[in-house]
Parts: sequence; C-alpha cells; structure tokens
Amino acid sequence: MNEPPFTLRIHVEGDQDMDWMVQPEEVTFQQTLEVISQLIPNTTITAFEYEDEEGDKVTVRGEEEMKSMFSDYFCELSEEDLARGLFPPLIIYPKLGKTSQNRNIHGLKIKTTKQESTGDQEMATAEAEPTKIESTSQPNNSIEQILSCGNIKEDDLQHMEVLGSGNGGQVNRTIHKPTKSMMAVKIIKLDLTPTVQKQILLEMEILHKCNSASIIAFYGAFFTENRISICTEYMDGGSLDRYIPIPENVLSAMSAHIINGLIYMWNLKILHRDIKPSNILVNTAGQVKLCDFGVSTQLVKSIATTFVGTNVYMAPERIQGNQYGIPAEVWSLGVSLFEIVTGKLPFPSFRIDMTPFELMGCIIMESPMTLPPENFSANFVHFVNLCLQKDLRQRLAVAQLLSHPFTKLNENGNAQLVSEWLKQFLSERSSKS
Ligand SMILES: Nc1ncnc2c1ncn2[C@@H]1O[C@H](COP(=O)(O)OP(=O)(O)OP(=O)(O)O)[C@@H](O)[C@H]1O
Repeated sequence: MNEPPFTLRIHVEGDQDMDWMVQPEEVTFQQTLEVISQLIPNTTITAFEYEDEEGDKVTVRGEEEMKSMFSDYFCELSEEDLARGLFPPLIIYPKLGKTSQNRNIHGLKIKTTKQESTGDQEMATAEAEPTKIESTSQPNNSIEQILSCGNIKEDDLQHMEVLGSGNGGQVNRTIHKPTKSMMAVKIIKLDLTPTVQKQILLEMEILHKCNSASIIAFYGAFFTENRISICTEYMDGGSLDRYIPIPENVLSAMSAHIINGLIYMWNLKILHRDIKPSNILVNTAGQVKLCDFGVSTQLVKSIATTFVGTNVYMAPERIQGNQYGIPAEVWSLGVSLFEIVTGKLPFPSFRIDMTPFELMGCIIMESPMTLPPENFSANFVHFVNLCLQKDLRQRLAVAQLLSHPFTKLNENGNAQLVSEWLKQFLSERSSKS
C-alpha cells in the first residue's frame, strides 16, 4: 500500500476531537494507541473503532485490522474527493476504560466550555499539567515542559536577540524563564479592540491541535496593550531566504517536509496564505518546518490593513481578486522553489525597484520562466513548471503534488543531508566574519 497522507480524527468523548496527520503505510497500531493515551491519560486503551460505509462500528485491535481500516477508508472515498486530492478525516473512537480528560496532543488541558450567553466566547485557556507520554512527533522534551506550563505570560519571557523582522513585526529569540527553554516570539503592533483581540486568540487555538513534524510548534499567544506576542518553536537555522541559492539536492531533501506540511494543513482546511522562503525554517538537526500560517482571518485582516504590500509570491488569480485556494498556494510554492535554487524570481522582466503596480502587471501578464534544464534535474524542472502554470487546471493538484516523480524521489526527506549542509554553511559563514 502506498497511499497519500490524510487526517485521522481521534474522537474524544466530551472534548475536542484531535486531528492527526498520518501516512498510512508508516503509522502503526501501537503508535495510534500511544497518541490516544496522550489525549486520554490514566486510561487503558487497547482498541478503537471506526464506522464502515453502513455506519456500523468496526473494532480495530491490531495491525491487521488497522490495515483493513485504511483500505476500507480509501475504497469508500468518493470520486470527487479523489479528484480534488483532499481526503476527509477518518474518525476513530477509542474504546474507553475511564472518563476522558480535556487534553490535546501537546499535553495542554484546554478549557472548552463556552461562557454563558454574554455574546462573547471565553478564550480557551491552558492549564498546567505535565505531559506523561513522549510522542514521536514532539520536537523535544523542553517543548513538553513549556507546554506543560500552560499559559505563557510576558513576565516569563526574556528576549535575547532579534532574529529578524518583516512587514508585520519583529521576531525575537526568547528564553521562557520558568522552563529555561528557547522559543521564537513574534511581536506585532496592532491597535485592536478587546473583542477583536479575543477573536484572534480564539482563532489561533487551532494551532494547538496541529501536530506535524513539518509545522512549527505553537506554544501560545497573548496581547499586551497594543501588541500581540506569538510564541513558537525556535529553529536555529532560521529561514531559507538566508541561504539562497540552495543546491537542488538539499532543497529536494527539504521539499518532502514543505509539501507534507502544506498538505497536513490543507487537510485541516487551513490555507497558509503567505508561502515564501522566509516562512520556511530549518534547524541544525535537519528538520524543515513551515511557519506563519494565516489561521486567524482576523489577524491576517488586521495586519493587511496596517501593512499593505504587494507580494511577489502571490498567484495571478489572487492578484486579480479571484477566489483564493490551494492552487494559489501551489503557485507560491513554485515561485519559492524557483527563487530558492536560482536566487531569482521566475518573471523575465522583474526588477527590484518595480512599483507594486508594475509588479502586478509582471505576474499577471508574463509567462513564468522555466528553470535552466542544464543546471537542474528534469524532474525538478517539470515539478516547478507545473506549479507555475497560469491556468489553474494545468497546475499541480494535491494528488499530483504527491505522485510527481520529484516528490516520490524525495518523499522521505534526508535530515542528515540537510543538517550537514546547514552546519557546513554556518561554519563557513562564521569563519568569514
Ligand atoms: N521560529 C523561528 N525560529 C527562528 N527564526 C525565525 C522564526 N520565525 C521567524 N524567524 C526569523 O525571523 C525573520 C522575520 O520573520 P517575520 O515572520 O517577522 O518576517 P518575514 O516572514 O521575513 O516577512 P513578512 O513579515 O513579510 O512575512 C524570518 O525571516 C526568520 O529568519
């Protein structure tokens, strides 16, 4: 079986369900039980159930039954889902011994109770409770500790250095004092009403549910006066824009993570909205992760009204005000890959001093360039070409992103290669300075 990744939705009685992105041929029955145990601690769970086509519950007690569940799932997918390359979540129901607790994959207890009829919903808040079981996809132990502390407060943070700044704000390397752990904290100045602030924090709660090795871990966010602090996992290599041009073989190894991260979020119905090299992070362990997902439409809107800018990674249809969707993200991926390996943008007449209006014309009117075939592999050139199709119907669909030979060749990534390349790069740079 070599099936695409999709979301396994773990139903937690009386609590929020937890979405978990799985690769069917990789995930084992034991791992699934482990993840369930994190969600529902202090309970012995040896099996779970799923619903078959008729709605009857089928019990899964071991590896073989797990395989049958996956094969039932793929057999039952509608032609439309298959064509779209998007797979609805497969819901599993743990067979419980005890009452469940409110807990998510990161070990945070989330209060899910809504405030009574004030019109305003109470923000979900995190409570301290150490997580007990190590998850294979958790980045490291210190993160578990940070998360187990629950709410992050401004007083707990000590900003060490500025890692960079963008349109919206500044990112600091920060120590979380109670746990002595490192994190990245993005601070954006925004003048917003308390209601809008609450709405943003609520919308960001979904990030607590994201658990993918290809997505930056989210620790929490809070407002202080007129600024929001967004606390996430720190990546010691920073973003890919610092390393341009990156050799094709290294980018190929990274691409598995970039594509998996995007598909993971797309399956959760979350669009990134800002795919570009500066939103792809790398660390010396060779991990590659996506950051800055536009999960809060209110935050995206608030930043957009404060900082207006034309983005060279935007798809033509987005610039023209047409519907924004996965194809537009695939376009941005294509522009990013092209730039990462060449240091150039794929628009023949692009100049750095263009006005936003000229830039828009360039993206809408021009045919994107092809990577020079003498410098890059045929698979890579073809893949980038298909991301950069102006006609949406010609652009790579999700299923094709996964089945393209470029993706297939690199599907396992190669953390060692990325790690060695990055360490070499950093040591050469520090010896020059
Ligand atoms: N989690 C992180 N770990 C390490 N470095 C980070 C992290 N997040 C961001 N950075 C660094 O901080 C820089 C600034 O990030 P920021 O998101 O503010 O801006 P940007 O993505 O470069 O631009 P824009 O605001 O236009 O999206 C990034 O380019 C990256 O190098």
